[in-house]
Amino acid sequence: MTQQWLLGLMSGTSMDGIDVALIKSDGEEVFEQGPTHSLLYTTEQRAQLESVMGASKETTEAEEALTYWHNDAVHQLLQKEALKYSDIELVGFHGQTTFHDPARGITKQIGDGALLSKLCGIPVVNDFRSADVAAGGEGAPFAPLYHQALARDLNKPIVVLNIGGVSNITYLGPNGFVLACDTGPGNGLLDDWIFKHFGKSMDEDGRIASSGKVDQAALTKMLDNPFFSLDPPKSLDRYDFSSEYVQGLSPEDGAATLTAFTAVVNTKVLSYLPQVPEKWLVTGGGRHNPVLMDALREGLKTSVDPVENVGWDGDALEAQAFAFLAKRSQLGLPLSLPSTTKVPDPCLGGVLHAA
Ligand SMILES: Nc1ncnc2c1ncn2[C@@H]1O[C@H](COP(=O)(O)OP(=O)(O)OP(=O)(O)O)[C@@H](O)[C@H]1O
Ligand SMILES: CC(=O)N[C@H]1[C@@H]2OC[C@@H](O2)[C@@H](O)[C@@H]1O[C@H](C)C(=O)O
Repeated sequence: MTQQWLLGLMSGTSMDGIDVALIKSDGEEVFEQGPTHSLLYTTEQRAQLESVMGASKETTEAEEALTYWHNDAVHQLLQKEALKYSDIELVGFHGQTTFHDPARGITKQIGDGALLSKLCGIPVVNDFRSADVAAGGEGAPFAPLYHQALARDLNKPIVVLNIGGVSNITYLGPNGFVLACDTGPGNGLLDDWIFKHFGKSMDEDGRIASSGKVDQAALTKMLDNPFFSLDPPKSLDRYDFSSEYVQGLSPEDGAATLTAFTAVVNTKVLSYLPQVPEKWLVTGGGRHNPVLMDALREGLKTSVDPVENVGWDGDALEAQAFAFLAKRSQLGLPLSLPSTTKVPDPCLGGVLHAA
């Protein structure tokens, strides 16, 4: 029998929708990257998620709804690809992060693994980050071991930069060395600014930012934040930064300045890396923004390309990562390392819900 697929589900901090991806892997090597699908949230769905962000919100209703949306997303992918539930071996269900403060020992991803496994009739792994935080880790980022597996045959050192709601990097050095951290805001602040001023979900293709001017004074104030002086690994909540310093700017200048902020936080991280990377590979929605990509190229003065440049799919990579991590969880392999989350020892994680 041909090997079954592992299915990964990601509802990221941008809250734009659910990414679904199929891979074949033994939890160490990636044999195949398969079909993908995205279910985009409606305004109402996104508003329901936004209403449960924070430390102490009642999330039961949103969690159940989110789980049904994930089941819909799985169903849509299977229909589109003429696959059956029995073609899937295991599901990695990240859920939606509603609060993340590892210093207080809290990381919260909503998503009912038992319900999803019942709905799909497939074993589901969820709750990937809690064990790491309980052991003293940052609980994020978690995609680095997947980036490492994918990049096995690429020349090193390189960086994989994910620009989602928050930005995070995986530095891959020679001899299997991996170092990771969140770096600062991704698209989250900009998306919120664009929604507030233009009623749109994003600055599509960076058009609004390109008609504005970067306000250097506001940018300097935003960069004056102790997070940027911390050594990696380190992590962030989507709401750890605010756009208070761009409040007085025109909508266009605010967009230009927030876009520049995301670019600069990622160039600043260079000083924490053991060697200057040969190449930056960018994944996540931010790679679709040409103003951001140009600012990264200018700041990093090296090759900065979308991950498609090496044959990966930047809209599906983080969903694929949680399929890979589900397999590792099932096999009892670590999901995080001292150099990726600051956890004291390599850490197992995830909770398996049998079908
Ligand atoms: N054409 C585009 N132009 C500009 N920005 C874009 C474009 N397409 C996507 N984006 C940005 O990418 C975001 C979505 O990114 P992505 O799907 O990687 O987020 P995510 O899954 O929530 O990520 P994470 O969990 O890593 O934070 C959108 O909210 C938008 O800001
Ligand atoms: C707590 C949490 O959900 N963190 C996300 C978020 O979005 C990007 C960045 O912050 C990263 O740390 C992480 O997601 C990616 C997929 C990760 O764990 O690698």
